[in-house]
Formats: sequence, structure tokens, C-alpha cells
Amino acid sequence: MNTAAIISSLINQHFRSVGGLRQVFLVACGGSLVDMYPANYFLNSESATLHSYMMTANEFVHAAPKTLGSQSLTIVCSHGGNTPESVAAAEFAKRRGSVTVTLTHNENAQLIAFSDSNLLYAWGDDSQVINNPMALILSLCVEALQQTEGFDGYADFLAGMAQIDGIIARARRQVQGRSAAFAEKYARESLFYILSSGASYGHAYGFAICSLMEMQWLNAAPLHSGEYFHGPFEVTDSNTPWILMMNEGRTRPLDERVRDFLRQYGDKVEIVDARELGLGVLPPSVVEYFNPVLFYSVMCEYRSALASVRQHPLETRRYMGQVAY
Ligand SMILES: O=P(O)(O)OC[C@H]1O[C@](O)(CO)[C@@H](O)[C@@H]1O
Repeated sequence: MNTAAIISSLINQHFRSVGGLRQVFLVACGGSLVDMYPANYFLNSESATLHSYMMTANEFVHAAPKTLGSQSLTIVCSHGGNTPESVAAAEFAKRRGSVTVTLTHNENAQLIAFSDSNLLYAWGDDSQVINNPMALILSLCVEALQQTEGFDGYADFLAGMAQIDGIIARARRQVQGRSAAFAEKYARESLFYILSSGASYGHAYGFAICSLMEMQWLNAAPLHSGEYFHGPFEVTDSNTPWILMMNEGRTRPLDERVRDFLRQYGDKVEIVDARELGLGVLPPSVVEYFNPVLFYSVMCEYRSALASVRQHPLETRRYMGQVAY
């Protein structure tokens, strides 16, 4: 999908006449919000003047920052396209004068009614990850930065996008055996702590709330690798399971520090290492932004294996879509 053309047309048709694009708001719920974390991390890392805010849709509607207005781009993602909080957020953004870009997998989504530009994205195992929402939202934000203040790593980012699907396909094959072993080993556990850092912290959150809590009804909590030593490490023992997603790039030392401690004082430790899975071939200037794209696909193997051993299908819900809330 041509994210460069989308951003360029929004700049020409809207932002140029109001003094330029100043803020990006990334708004969604649950798994779709998780898909926005790498883009928010990217803009916060690389931008000098373009500000990025990531918010759950209902909070965006009830407590939007004052800056939301005509110089704002609000990106709203909803896989099903009809999540009431996300539809309300897109409508609210438009009412405040913001430009909206929406992403959905549903061509009949209510969300599209409140969109200046909609991306209907591909989904499923046969789709390329660069056409899935996490990479698309990252790409929209890279374009927003490149086309406003410029981004030195732009060519490297495009090179990364050209390589990431191949890296992920190999990594998925690489973890087949170990994800099956993980599922056998941990099938009877009821609580997991998920650790990561940098652009991937959002995926630690996502794996905890979506893959384990929502899809497996298991207790789980995400932890930032940098925070592990500031409280959470006190529960480290031989009984507690930890899943550590180790990044390639600037925040790797934070993950390595956790790995070393867990190896010494823990016992049930599953390490998923982007370096070992081949991500290190990407340009150093942008490699860190691709960690969560890799982890999303690789961790799907882990959750599928767990679902199969536990005989708890990933689609089973007791409240979502079943009762009023
Ligand atoms: O992306 P959508 O369709 O708006 O769905 C949001 C919902 O989907 C999930 O991300 C996954 O089922 C939930 O966490 C959330 O309620």
C-alpha cells in the first residue's frame, strides 16, 4: 500500500494551508492499539518537532489532549472496523478538525464513515507482514516524519521493509520445535510475566492482554525490561514463568541484563531473541523498529502451540461479544 502517496496527499490538500502537520494521534483498542506502539516509539525517538500520542480510544474521546485539532493527524485502527470506542474516536477526531486515516480489514466498517483516507489491509497467514497494520502504521509515521522534517534513516527503513517478510518466514520455521516444547512445558501454568523493551514493549503488553488473557484466559502481566529491577524481580523464583523478548538494537542491553539475572535466579525462562532469529541483517539505524514486527509473527507460533496443547481455541470468549459491556 502506498503510504507515501497517502501522507503526501494529506499534506498537500490539508496541512499545508493550516501551517503544517504538528501532531500524530494513534488511537485504537486492544490488539489494534498494540499495533501502534512501534510507530509511537519511532516518532518519539526520531522526531524533533512532530509530536506523537498513543491513546486507547475511549480515553481519547473522554480526555483528549488540547493540541488535537486541524494540525493533527489521527490514525485509528480497528480490525473489525465496528468497535464502538474506535468508531467514536474517529468521529470525535473529525469533529475537532483533525485529519483522520483509518485502517481496517472490513470493507463495510462503520469506521470508514469518519475517514479522510482508509487503508483496507490484508490479513491471514498468506498476507505479507508489510501489509499488516503494525507495519503499515509504522510506515505511515515514517512517511509523516520524512515528509515534514525529514528522516535520515528513510532509505534504511525502506530497505528493512523489503527484507522483513523473508526474515520472518525463516524465523517462524526456526521456532516450530521450540514453541511446541514451550507449550508442553508450560501448559499447566496459570500466570506468565512478559518482558521486553524499546519498540517491543507494546508487544509484551499485547502478548499478555490479547494472546494470554483474552485468547487463553490465563493471568499475565507485561513488564518493561528496564523496570524489572525496580520491583518485579522480587518475585523471581524457580516456580514463576517468564517470557523475555530480546530486541536487536539500542535497548538490547536492558534485555540482556534481565536475561542474565533470570538465568541465575529463575528457572522457567523462555527467551525469544531477535538477534538469534536473524533480525541483525537489517540496517542498524532502523533495526530496532522491526523487532515487534518479528515478535508478533513469532509469538503467534507460541500462542497457537499453547492453545493446541491446552485444547483452548484462540477464538473462545466468555464475555467479548457474548454479554453487554
Ligand atoms: O481491532 P478491533 O476490531 O477494533 O478490535 C478490538 C478488539 O480486538 C481485540 O484487539 C482482539 O480481539 C480486543 O482486544 C479488542 O476489544
